[in-house]
Amino acid sequence: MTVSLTSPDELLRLDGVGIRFGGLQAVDDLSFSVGQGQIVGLIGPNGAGKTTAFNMITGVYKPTEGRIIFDGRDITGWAPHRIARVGIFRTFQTIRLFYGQSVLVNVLAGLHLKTRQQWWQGLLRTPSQRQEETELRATVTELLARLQLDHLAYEDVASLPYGVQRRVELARALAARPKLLILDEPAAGLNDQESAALNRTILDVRDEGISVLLVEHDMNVVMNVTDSIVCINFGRKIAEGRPEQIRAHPEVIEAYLGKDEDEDAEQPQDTAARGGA
Ligand SMILES: Nc1ncnc2c1ncn2[C@@H]1O[C@H](COP(=O)(O)OP(=O)(O)OP(=O)(O)O)[C@@H](O)[C@H]1O
Repeated sequence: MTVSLTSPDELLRLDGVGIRFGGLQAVDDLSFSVGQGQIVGLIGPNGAGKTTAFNMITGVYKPTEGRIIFDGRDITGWAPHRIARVGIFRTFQTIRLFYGQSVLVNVLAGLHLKTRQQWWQGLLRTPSQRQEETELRATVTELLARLQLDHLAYEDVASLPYGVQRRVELARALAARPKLLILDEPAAGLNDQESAALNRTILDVRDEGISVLLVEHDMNVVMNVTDSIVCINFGRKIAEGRPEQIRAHPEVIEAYLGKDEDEDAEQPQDTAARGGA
């Protein structure tokens, strides 16, 4: 009998996770979890350790302490491709697309991990391969339409505005049908309209049953879409709770604004996380 390491409603759990780079403890004793179909925000000032935490979850860095449990399995220290295969996909702080290639090719790239075929099936074009191709084409067509990219399918991604490139990245991650989608500053560089559209897409994704973990400096996104928020500072968790609790949390306010809270009491709503200003 296999014993699951997460409770039924838990998809991801970090247990006392830490990493040290030389003399710097970039993440320290970090514990939190992401439930099935939940949207969790990870926030904190610049250099707090958010991207490093993502890099440990996705296998780019191996934690020096603690355990990462995903979907009942201990994935601590697994290689990135193996972690992707069990259902964790991410987007990056800076866009990483195949420039010189079309939107379609970029989105299709997200699918390759999901194909179950063996090389010899490619030679024979078996019924199962044809069936799988049909399913994949339907998935891509539906995704392009959902993210309003269908009319741009054959455009070179390099020629598209920044906000559209962000949508292509999201479509590529969704094409892999993740169980957990990790978004690293998805609203960076988006205008208000694009950012509102992104909010809706994130909520849609959750409604499909995909869990989302996001790092975001745009507090409108963080406060409006997340079910819960974890705030870290100097690599350590300082607060965890619902958005309204985090917004009013003294340590969070102090981490972002410094000790002089009277200066701008409204700031946590919109600008608190922009560079820890
Ligand atoms: N590979 C590395 N080697 C050494 N130090 C690193 C490495 N990666 C991150 N760090 C350090 O770890 C700390 C946390 O960095 P990280 O990028 O995770 O912060 P962040 O919260 O994502 O910041 P930002 O909001 O600016 O993206 C920083 O002090 C950073 O310089």
